Amino acid sequence: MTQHRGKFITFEGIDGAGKSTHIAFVGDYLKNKGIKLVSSREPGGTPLGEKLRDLVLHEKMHLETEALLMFASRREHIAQVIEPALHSGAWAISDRFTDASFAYQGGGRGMDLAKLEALEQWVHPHLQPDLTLLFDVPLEVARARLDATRSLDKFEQEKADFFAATRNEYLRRATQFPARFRVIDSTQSIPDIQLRIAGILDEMLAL
Ligand SMILES: Nc1ncnc2c1ncn2[C@@H]1O[C@H](COP(=O)(O)OP(=O)(O)OP(=O)(O)O)[C@@H](O)[C@H]1O
Ligand SMILES: Cc1cn([C@H]2C[C@H](O)[C@@H](COP(=O)(O)O)O2)c(=O)[nH]c1=O
Repeated sequence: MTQHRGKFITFEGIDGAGKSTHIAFVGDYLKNKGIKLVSSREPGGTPLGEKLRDLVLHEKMHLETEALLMFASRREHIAQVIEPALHSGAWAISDRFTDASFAYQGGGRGMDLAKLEALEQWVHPHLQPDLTLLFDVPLEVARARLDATRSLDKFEQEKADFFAATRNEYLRRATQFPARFRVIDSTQSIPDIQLRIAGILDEMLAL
């Protein structure tokens, strides 16, 4: 019996936009619909990827080194987690994927987008998310949500102009790939957002 390939869903947005809050909801929603799913994150998602995560979130480095490490973590994540899940018929959910590289390294750091496009084509030429949920908020809303007591990683310590550029690049990617992006106004209440997400998932399940 041919196994139907699973769906690949990614969650994106600036730090504090609300991604983690809704990943749990989406996981429960899909499991209640009988969908087998695998949930992971980037950078990370594998034991090697988690080691790279620690480096890239805390060590100062050249912006292209940072981008290459994000894609190195991604290559391992795709090979060890995402592709096997999809081939088994499970759905794969990732807290961030390549759109974050465009947003943070391209938008925030100002890296040449053509180089990021070349990395995207090299690392995953035949894989794109079926759905990308972009949680969009103004920086001040995201900042207010980040727990003031926890230590900030290298990215969270960046200033307003970095996140303005990061947010704008996310929104540019959404206009470039309208078929897979759903931009969610994450300033709404959690229940209202989850109502919207449920509608999006029901559309996908009906396909
Ligand atoms: N729509 C919302 N309204 C009010 N509070 C929210 C909303 N969404 C998330 N929060 C709260 O904001 C905080 C950050 O949310 P969350 O951890 O989901 O953000 P995140 O985008 O995953 O951040 P990071 O990328 O840094 O992990 C949490 O305390 C969460 O409860
Ligand atoms: C995948 C990816 C991530 N980042 C940045 C974005 C965040 O600030 C951190 C990840 O931490 P979080 O727990 O998801 O907030 O890494 C990046 O700059 N480039 C990427 O490709």
